Amino acid sequence: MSNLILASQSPRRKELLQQIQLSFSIMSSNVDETVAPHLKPHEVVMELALKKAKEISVKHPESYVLGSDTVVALGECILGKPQSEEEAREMLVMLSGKTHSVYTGVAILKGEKQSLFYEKTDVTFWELTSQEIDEYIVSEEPFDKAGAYGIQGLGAKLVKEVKGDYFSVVGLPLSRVYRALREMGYLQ
Ligand SMILES: Cc1cn([C@H]2C[C@H](O)[C@@H](COP(=O)(O)OP(=O)(O)OP(=O)(O)O)O2)c(=O)[nH]c1=O
Repeated sequence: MSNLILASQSPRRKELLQQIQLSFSIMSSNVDETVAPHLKPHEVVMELALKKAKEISVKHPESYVLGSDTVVALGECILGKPQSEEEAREMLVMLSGKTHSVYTGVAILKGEKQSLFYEKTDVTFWELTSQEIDEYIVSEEPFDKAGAYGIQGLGAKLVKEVKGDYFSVVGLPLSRVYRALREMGYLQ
């Protein structure tokens, strides 16, 4: 069987893929994550997922390579990872009391073969007090996460409702990944 490579440095993606008991290796891709400003969120996450997967796939065309990207979208605004405490606070204030969409793009490549898709999950936040936001920032959990929160951690306290795939919010739409790999001929 050909092997599977997760093109990611995210510890969450590693844990998620382990959850469905796939054996894989990890090679982190280091791509420039700037994209054209007019792109819609689903286009952004698919473009970046493809970029991450391609970087590894060109060196390992015999392997299945999985790249992924997650962003948070509120109206026209696309939120990536906050670069400072101020930015994290701004993001959390924006998300407070509202419903946003989390988009995760997935690209699976094997040589010339490709599967590219995205998943959208709607997440509603409770109204947050400024004390709640400050306490959350102090925990440092917001910093390596799109939209400045992690639903799988302390961030669970902020979330009122989730519509769609929870795992996609954490970083990988697991069941779709599994099915895509099967359709591509992996896991026969
Ligand atoms: C909204 C949300 C995001 N996230 C994470 C998932 C992603 O790891 C991160 C978004 O950044 P990404 O750029 O998608 O991923 P990454 O830089 O962590 O890893 P790599 O590019 O190497 O694959 O935010 C959570 O862990 N929980 C959440 O609730």
